[in-house]
Formats: sequence, C-alpha cells, structure tokens
Amino acid sequence: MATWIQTMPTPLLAAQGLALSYRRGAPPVFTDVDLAVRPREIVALVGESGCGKSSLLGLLAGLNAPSCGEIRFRDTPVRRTPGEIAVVFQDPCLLPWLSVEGNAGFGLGFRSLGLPHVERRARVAEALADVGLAEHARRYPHQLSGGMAQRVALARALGRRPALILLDEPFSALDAITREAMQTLLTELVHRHASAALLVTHDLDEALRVSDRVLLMGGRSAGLVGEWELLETLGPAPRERHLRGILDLRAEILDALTRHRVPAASDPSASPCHAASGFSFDPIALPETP
Ligand SMILES: Nc1ncnc2c1ncn2[C@@H]1O[C@H](COP(=O)(O)OP(=O)(O)OP(=O)(O)O)[C@@H](O)[C@H]1O
Repeated sequence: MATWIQTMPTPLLAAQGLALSYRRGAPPVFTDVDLAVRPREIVALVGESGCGKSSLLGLLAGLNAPSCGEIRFRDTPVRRTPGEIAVVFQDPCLLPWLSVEGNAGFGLGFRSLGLPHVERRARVAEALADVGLAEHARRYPHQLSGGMAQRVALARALGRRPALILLDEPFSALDAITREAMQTLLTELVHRHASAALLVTHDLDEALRVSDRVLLMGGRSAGLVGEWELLETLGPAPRERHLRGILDLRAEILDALTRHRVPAASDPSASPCHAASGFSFDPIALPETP
C-alpha cells in the first residue's frame, strides 16, 4: 500500500492495487490504483478523457468488480454499493412518471434500507429543503430546468444520509452560472452533513473550486499520477476563482496533465488511456483566466 495512505487518518474508503480490464486479455483500462477518501473531505479526480475515471468510480461504488485489487469502505470489503454510499451521475436519471418528491424518495422504500414510511417522508422533505426545492415537490421532471433536475438527483442522494457521495461529472451539462451555484451547494451540503465526496470532473476550475484534494489520473498505463492538497494551500472550499495561488496550482496541474498525456501518434491499443482526448488542457482550450 502507498505510504501516504498508511499515514493518512483512517480512510472512509480505501482502494489498493486496483486494476480493470473489460475483457479477458484486453489491455487494462488502469492498473495499480491506490486511493483513499477520508471522512469529510472532497476529493476531485481529474484526467484525460478515456483514461478511466468513470470506470474507477464504478468500481468504488461497487457497480462493477475490479480485475485486481481490493476496495474497503469503513474497513469492510465492497462487493455492491454500501447503503452509506450514494452515486450521482451526469444525467440526473429522473423517472418521468414520478414527481420531484417521488424521484427524491426513489430507493428509500427499498427493503434493503428498511425505512418506515414516516422516516422516508421526513428524509425527502429535508433533502428537498436542503437543495432548495421544497416548493417544487409536486412538479414533474418535464417541468424542471437542468439545474433543478440535478438538484433532485442530489436530493435523492442526500436522502440516503450518505457518508460518501460519488459524483461523475454531475454539473458538466449545466450553464456556467448554474454550475457554479451547484458547486457551492455541493460543498455546503457535504460540510453541513459531515459527509465526504469524490467528484470526477473534466473541469479543472471546478476541481480547484470545490475540492480539498485533487487526484490526477493518466499516463500510458493509466493510474494515479499526481496528488495536490488544496485545503492547506488554498483554504476551505468553495473558493473564489480569483483566489491567490489558484492560478499557479492550475498551471502546475495542467503541466502534469500534459506530461502524462499519451501522444496522439501512439497506438491506442497499447494503452487504455488512448489519445481520443476530450480533456480541455490544450492551451487554446484552457479555462478563461481572470
Ligand atoms: N462497459 C465498457 N465496456 C468496455 N469498455 C469500456 C466500458 N466502459 C468504458 N470502457 C472503456 O474504458 C476506457 C475508460 O473509459 P471511462 O469512461 O472510464 O473513461 P473516462 O476517463 O471517464 O472518460 P471521460 O472523461 O470521457 O468520461 C475507455 O477506453 C472506454 O472505451
């Protein structure tokens, strides 16, 4: 196990030696991933498109099994999604025939959670209030904006009272203003409920704004190739975009991304982190600088 994992306070979630191949004999999407999330921290996972971030998140959520390695949540092996882990995807995945209330409570009625009706209603009401949708509980998905729909997805996650929320590009389909509002909401909710979050994002500005720690995935045999502690250097999230130090850190992370990028001319079958990149670290595509 990596020494930094051994020295960190007892992690909520810890993965060791993870590797994933989707087919027997196919090159692995990633190998040798050691990763941990501590209680109450927000970790951002960034990396070039196709390097395996979503695949890794799927393993951590217990949605898929690793080819090698082990994942432990509260020191217990993860075989399927633990009740204390909630997952939020880019698509809010709302059921069109259920109201906002019904969608937010979806899953709480499952036998595995064993929640009585009164408790379920209370949780839904609290979660909708948390995300600012209490007054829209009777609306249906077609009556919601993209930001509202994603807030319902967040409410559905919060209703589980998760110790850890795993989020896969949850705000990437939203406009810039709504995205920033959702980033602020996410950090406030994670702090208020003393939970932790692991956020997969393409948007380096987002990672720098909301996370306590950034992990970089990439390289020819994709794995974790960089780590930055933001809490100590930049202070608590959410952060202002113009905060002193943030530009330097962004440049440093972009530089690392570039160094670990697989060249476009290389054989895509030689690496799971192939060159069909959508990650915006080309200098031309850099996020706006203030
Ligand atoms: N179910 C699957 N079966 C086979 N291959 C898959 C499957 N899901 C993903 N892959 C492959 O695994 C690799 C990593 O994909 P993944 O979606 O995890 O990357 P990513 O870093 O999240 O990409 P992006 O940032 O574009 O969402 C890609 O080459 C992809 O084609």
